[in-house]
Amino acid sequence: MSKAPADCATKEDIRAEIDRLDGELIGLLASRFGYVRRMAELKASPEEAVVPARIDEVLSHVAARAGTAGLDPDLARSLWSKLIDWNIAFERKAIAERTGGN
Ligand SMILES: C=C(O[C@@H]1C=C(C(=O)O)C=C[C@H]1O)C(=O)O
Repeated sequence: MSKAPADCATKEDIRAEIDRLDGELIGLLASRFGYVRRMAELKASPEEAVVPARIDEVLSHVAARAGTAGLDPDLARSLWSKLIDWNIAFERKAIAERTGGN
């Protein structure tokens, strides 16, 4: 059973909870990536991988939600920027391989 931070009495307790949450985060990120993979199948050319307005929207959403949740909005922006950069590179390559473009 999971323990709230205040109920953790030892470093081992805390690390067990961090490991548990990391596992959940990986599962969520893998689910998110499933939609990115599908997006790459629907886009017609590698140039479509970058959608600046959508990137701004996602970053604004996660920063706002982070602030509400008590997490530093800059941390959320930084993490999601890295994630989106990786997804764009993935999409570009996947679309290029499928269409023969570059
Ligand atoms: C998933 C998309 O492709 C890219 C990846 C994004 C993401 O990981 O959220 C956002 C914008 C796009 O540059 C999309 O166009 O929505």
